[in-house]
Amino acid sequence: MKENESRIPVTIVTGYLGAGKTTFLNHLLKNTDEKVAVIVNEFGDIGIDDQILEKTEEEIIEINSGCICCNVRKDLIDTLSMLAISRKEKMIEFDRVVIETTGLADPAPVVQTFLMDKEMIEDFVIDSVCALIDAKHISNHLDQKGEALSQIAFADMILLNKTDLVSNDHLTWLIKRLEKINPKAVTYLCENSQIELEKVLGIYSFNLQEKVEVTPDLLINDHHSHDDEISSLSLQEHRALDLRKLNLWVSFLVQMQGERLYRYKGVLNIEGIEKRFVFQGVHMLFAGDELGPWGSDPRMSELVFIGKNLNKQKLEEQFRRCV
Ligand SMILES: Nc1nc2c(ncn2[C@@H]2O[C@H](COP(=O)(O)OP(=O)(O)OP(=O)(O)O)[C@@H](O)[C@H]2O)c(=O)[nH]1
Repeated sequence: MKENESRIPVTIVTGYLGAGKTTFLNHLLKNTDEKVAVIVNEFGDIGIDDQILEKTEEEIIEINSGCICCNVRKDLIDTLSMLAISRKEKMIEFDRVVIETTGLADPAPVVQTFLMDKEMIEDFVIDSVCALIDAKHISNHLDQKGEALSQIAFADMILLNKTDLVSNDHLTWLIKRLEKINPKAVTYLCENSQIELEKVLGIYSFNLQEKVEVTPDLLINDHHSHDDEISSLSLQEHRALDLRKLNLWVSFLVQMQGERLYRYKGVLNIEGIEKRFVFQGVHMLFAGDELGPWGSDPRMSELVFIGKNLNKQKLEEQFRRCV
């Protein structure tokens, strides 16, 4: 913690869809001694990350149905105000706020939230903007320009993740490419988002001057828009799903559309499986695993797809056939 700093430190975790942000958050929550208030923002209408995050003592607040970098930014400010007031009133206790942005968020407007609003400036201080990067898929995402590029350009720390999925030569090439985009950021290599927390928390690497160099209108203009071709589809189903059919469907789907399926994830109610089943993928790589028991929650499948030019009607029809 910074000396003589009474404001609440904020860590902004950014990175493209599927890069490893939630995995990082789980690692952080499990290993830190600090009490953390977590704000998770998801692009789809249904929050899946909240279910995947291993529950600890922490406050976890979800902001869904849009990106905190644009249409739900007011929700972010309201949430932060509520946290600051509750802390002052000693209703909740926490040492830090960690914000996990959606994979489609431009971090600049999120950072702006802490620089433009008087209340936010008084109560919060940005510790760092940390970008998780998927070593396997980032080159494709960068070739398409857009948010993946801003996330790297705007980070003060890069966690180059999923190093297990690429060769050393590719890593060396990638590090050079990242350095060209953002020569000032510190880069750490990691697998499953595992990193010593002292490298990430309490380092106060956020430097406003550097960010203004990257985004000259940072303190003036708050307009931001997304690539309209990218959208999300959220599906819910109470009836149990057939795992064999589901596997066949998804295998077919990724073969045919993997390139434009940026992210799909869900918590599923599978016939014959007692526990909740987490299913998730990034482009053509997907996996499923059993999660904890349903407890008192109703057994229900919730699945979110995020991709380019999704044929939503067809996806929904195919999903229902897995019942
Ligand atoms: N092989 C491999 N898989 C990883 C690694 N890190 C994370 N994953 C997997 O990648 C998938 C996406 O990880 P998440 O942590 O959910 O990624 P995210 O950035 O939160 O994704 P969004 O919420 O869609 O933005 C999950 O299936 C993880 O288990 C890694 O280092 N290697």
